[in-house]
Amino acid sequence: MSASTKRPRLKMHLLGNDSQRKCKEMIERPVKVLQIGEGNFLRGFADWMLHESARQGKFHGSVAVTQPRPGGKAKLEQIRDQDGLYTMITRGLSEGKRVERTEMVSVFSQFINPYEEWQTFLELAELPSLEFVISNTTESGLKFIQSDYIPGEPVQSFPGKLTVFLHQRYVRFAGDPSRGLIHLPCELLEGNGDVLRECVLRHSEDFGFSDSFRSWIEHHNQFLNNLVDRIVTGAPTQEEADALTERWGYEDQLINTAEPYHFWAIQGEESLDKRLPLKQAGLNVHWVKDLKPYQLRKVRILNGSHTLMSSLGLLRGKQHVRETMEDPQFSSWIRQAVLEEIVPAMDMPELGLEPYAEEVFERFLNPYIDHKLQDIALNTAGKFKVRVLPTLLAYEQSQGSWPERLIQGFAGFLYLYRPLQTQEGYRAQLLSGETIPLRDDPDVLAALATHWEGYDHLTSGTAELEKRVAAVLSNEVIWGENLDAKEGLRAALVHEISKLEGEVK
Ligand SMILES: NC(=O)c1ccc[n+]([C@@H]2O[C@H](COP(=O)([O-])OP(=O)(O)OC[C@H]3O[C@@H](n4cnc5c(N)ncnc54)[C@H](O)[C@@H]3O)[C@@H](O)[C@H]2O)c1
Ligand SMILES: O=P(O)(O)OC[C@@H](O)[C@@H](O)[C@H](O)[C@H](O)CO
Repeated sequence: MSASTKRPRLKMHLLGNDSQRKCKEMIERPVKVLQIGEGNFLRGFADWMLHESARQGKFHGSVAVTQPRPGGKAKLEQIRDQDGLYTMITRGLSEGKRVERTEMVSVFSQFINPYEEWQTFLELAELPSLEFVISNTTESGLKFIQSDYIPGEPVQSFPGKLTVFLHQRYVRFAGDPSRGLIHLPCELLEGNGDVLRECVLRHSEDFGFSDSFRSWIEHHNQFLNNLVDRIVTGAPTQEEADALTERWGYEDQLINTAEPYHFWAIQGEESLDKRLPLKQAGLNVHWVKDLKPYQLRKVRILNGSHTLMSSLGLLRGKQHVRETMEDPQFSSWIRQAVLEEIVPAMDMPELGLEPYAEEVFERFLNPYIDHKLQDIALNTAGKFKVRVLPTLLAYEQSQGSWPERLIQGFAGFLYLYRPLQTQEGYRAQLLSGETIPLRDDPDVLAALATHWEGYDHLTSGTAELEKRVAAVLSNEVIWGENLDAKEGLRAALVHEISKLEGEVK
């Protein structure tokens, strides 16, 4: 029997007197934030930040949390069941030292399932205290899905629900400009604020709402583009959770874990920090005029090096990021790829690219996180195009030669993505001969399978390899352009792929 079956679930009354008083005091504050999303990321990022600010006496509000799709019901019920409380464990390396901090987060004052409590959800819109809407519904949740609005019935999609919610507020306050809300959609999409505003405007038209409502949305609501960065790893292992249950004397079903690093860049006026006091609470939050450089920095350095290391790491039998970074050869390869190729191709010295890169290396070495290369490799074809290819091309443009390590990473990706068609779907063959599943766009995998069909590195020869690489590079559906037209690219890749073929065991 696991320890958790013998202990009660976390409830406010199970806490010591002092903790109870503090948690109650925070939860009784007026609702300032509507949160759409009950997932690990928001609870380990925005809610943890609000809690920290409230703890310091800076943020005087609470959060009403709702789930963005019917499927999120179970998590919302768990939050309700625990009086809105959960434990946050922050751990990892910070400036070379191990850091571990455990705290009880108490910011949720209301828990509403809009699919079963639609009216209660809409009543929130009438609260004068409400100022912000924060969401994270993954890239799949922040998009326009054509739908009808039948008064009294919930709309399914997140932007659709928000449109009706805003209309309710608009009507209740007779279009008062000061009652507009500030929206912070945290989904990892470029221009996330703009995307949400566009979705709301389209729904408003479909639902038949007035032009003056549209104008209130456009002029008195702010939809802020923003970039989030923190590795939030969710629940600990069952073994660790059981040990914590024993230690605390209650079971917390919502324990969340995250690295110490956190960064939130929000394109908006710094004066907003008076209303959402995160920067002034000492959190790594930046109110910026232009988000693009921060986005570029993160995508090219952090996500780019993840993508680069995943193909070569997997090919050579590595499984996790830390394991790859602890291998001296791999580690110096990644460092050189980032510091000598990715950073010089960006030409943005004012953004502190080297210190950011050093922080990223430290994050990759987090002793508490086993970040799977296979998870990072999900959809590599699309990620390579956005996260690595632009650097490769920019480097060649500015330096007049192809960057050695990025070419090796590209060769690794092309080698890994020679899909073998099996009964369980497409698989990749590693240098050891072992195979692993390839999880990517089925059309891209089918096209690549065709390009490599019948190729055998032992018998086909270099001329045939060159032909196959040319076919892949000239596939404009994958790359959006004909990469085979880039002088010297094909030859550089063929050279590196041949070297990998020489390593086959
Ligand atoms: N966990 C991290 O380290 C991290 C870091 C930065 C960004 N992110 C981004 O945050 C997102 C969520 O990560 P998480 O760790 O919170 O996962 P999670 O599974 O804990 O939460 C996912 C949330 O998205 C909602 N959702 C999923 N599909 C949806 C859909 N089609 N429509 C509406 N809502 C939908 C779920 O109901 C839930 O609220 C990911 O897409 C990831 O890109 C995560
Ligand atoms: O989440 P993905 O699949 O888009 O990318 C994999 C990782 O690069 C990513 O999860 C980072 O760890 C995260 O973006 C850090 O904030």
